[in-house]
Amino acid sequence: MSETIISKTFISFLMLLSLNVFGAPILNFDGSQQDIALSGYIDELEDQDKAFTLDQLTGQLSDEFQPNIKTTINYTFSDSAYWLRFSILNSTHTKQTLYLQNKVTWIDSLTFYQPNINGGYLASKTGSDITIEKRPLEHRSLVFSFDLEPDQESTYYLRVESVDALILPLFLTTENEFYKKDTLVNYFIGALLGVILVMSVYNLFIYNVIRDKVYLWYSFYVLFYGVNFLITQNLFFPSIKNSQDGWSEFLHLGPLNLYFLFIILFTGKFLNIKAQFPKLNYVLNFLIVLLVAASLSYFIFSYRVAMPLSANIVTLIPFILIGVGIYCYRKGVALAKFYIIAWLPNCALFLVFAFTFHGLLPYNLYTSFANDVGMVIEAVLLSLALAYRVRIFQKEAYTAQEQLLIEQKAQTEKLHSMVEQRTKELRTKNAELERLSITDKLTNLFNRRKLDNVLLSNVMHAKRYKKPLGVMLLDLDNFKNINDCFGHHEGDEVLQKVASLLMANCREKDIVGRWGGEEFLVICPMTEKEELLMVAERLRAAISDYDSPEIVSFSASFGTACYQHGENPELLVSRADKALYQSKANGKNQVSFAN
Ligand SMILES: Nc1nc2c(ncn2[C@@H]2O[C@H](COP(=O)(O)OP(=O)(O)OP(=O)(O)O)[C@@H](O)[C@H]2O)c(=O)[nH]1
Repeated sequence: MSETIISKTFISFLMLLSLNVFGAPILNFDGSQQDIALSGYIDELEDQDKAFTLDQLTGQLSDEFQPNIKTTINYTFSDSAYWLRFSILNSTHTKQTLYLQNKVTWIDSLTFYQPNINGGYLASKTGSDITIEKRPLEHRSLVFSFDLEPDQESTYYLRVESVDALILPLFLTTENEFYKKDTLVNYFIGALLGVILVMSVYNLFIYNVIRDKVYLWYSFYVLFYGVNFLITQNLFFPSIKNSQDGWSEFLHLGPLNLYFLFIILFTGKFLNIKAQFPKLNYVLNFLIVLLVAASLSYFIFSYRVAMPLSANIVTLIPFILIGVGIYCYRKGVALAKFYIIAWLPNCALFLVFAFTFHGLLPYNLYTSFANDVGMVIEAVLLSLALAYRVRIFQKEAYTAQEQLLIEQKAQTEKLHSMVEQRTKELRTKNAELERLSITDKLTNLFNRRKLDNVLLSNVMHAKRYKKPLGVMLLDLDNFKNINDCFGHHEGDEVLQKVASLLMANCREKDIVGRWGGEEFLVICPMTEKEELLMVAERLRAAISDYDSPEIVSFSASFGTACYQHGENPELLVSRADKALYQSKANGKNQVSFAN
């Protein structure tokens, strides 16, 4: 029992010891592997003062190396240089050309030491500090190539340092595999850039046509993502870090700052935050100020201060923006749902990307580009959300238009009924005016003006159709005396009474009017002499027989005439007047006929 414990303790001790003494295992290249992650075969040593020489490392410092235990080597932001050591055995029987590649392209400086035939080491250098033409292999990524003789085992050293995050996904590939993967990556980058470019230009066109700033901010945010992508892939200003001025330093992460700045502006417009939630708008404005400050910090502070500041701010923003989306959604903004959905894959894939660089997920084409794929998915989803936004606006505009039409219709109907009412009133007033213009105020009979017209039309009718027409002119007898004895008012009442007696006793077809003063004219269409005299006599009798205790008795004299062919109304009336004169002369209260 105790023997077992002792032997187990001893084995554990040996294992612990072996970590330091023997270091990482030797990579046995047997020709079957195509793309080998080097992290499991690496010993590492931090060089805090950046002072170690290769001689020291192969000599006295050799035992200081510790085996790396992470899946992806990641020293994040560090002022130290790091030395990596690995050994490879070529167990094939042919000479092998291998490619050592760091798949992150932003590392400032990588120096690769490979043994030469003299027992010394040959150094070659690459890094984002070095222009592509001056690199050992003219390639946008950081790569070295070296040969391995059959059955040869060699130990290699790699010195790395960078002001940017020191993330080292180191891979060893065969020449074939390197170019195969490279082509695949190029297609992938091309596809991503294609989508970004199309989205940006398309939305710029839309902005140009409809002038809604949401499309402009969308176009810019996608564009700046594209610029950032080009920079991180070393495809845009590959030698940018050669100069140390604020502008070139700004270009490292500045486009990402601008990407977020425009996505915040986009968010504000898309969710209509300024108009609906003024307080939330302060949050967005605060984020914009932060981003502008982060961008300006490249010109004020050192890169080592400005860079992590930018990096931390841009890491936080997606989560804040999702919070903004959730807030708007809970407040009933319909579009917020699409906004959140668009952000979710981006955030999820950002986590995949972050886990990969912290060695929690394997580094491969998919995990390394997860962040970029997330951004592109988000851009596509937000573009769809923009289309949906148009639909919502259309719906709103349609509803508003319908409402407007209903209101317009109600207004028109109201106006219509008002006009109708006014027209009716006007018609009544006109009719009243018309009536007044042809009516004698005192007796309510036709006045002289109307009588002239009616007489003319009757004379014309009689003339044209050779029909009989009679007229009678009557004048109250001794009316002056009534006025004088009983007063003008009594006289008026007599005139009114005579008018009503005439109306009551004439025939329906006869027309009665006041000719003037105490004179009345009665026009009798289709009436021959006998009938005319009969009607006149009836009227005369009705007047003179009238007996009322309130009103004094009175009588009237009548002059009648029948239309003679060709005469005018004036002549006809003047003949009746002569007959009237005759009645007066003969003692009044009688009817005379003008022959
Ligand atoms: N009350 C009243 N009197 C009127 C009106 N128009 C005319 N007169 C009066 O009628 C009278 C007519 O008088 P005259 O022409 O002398 O005739 P008369 O007194 O009837 O005598 P004869 O015609 O000969 O019977 C005048 O006194 C007028 O002032 C009226 O509208 N109202």
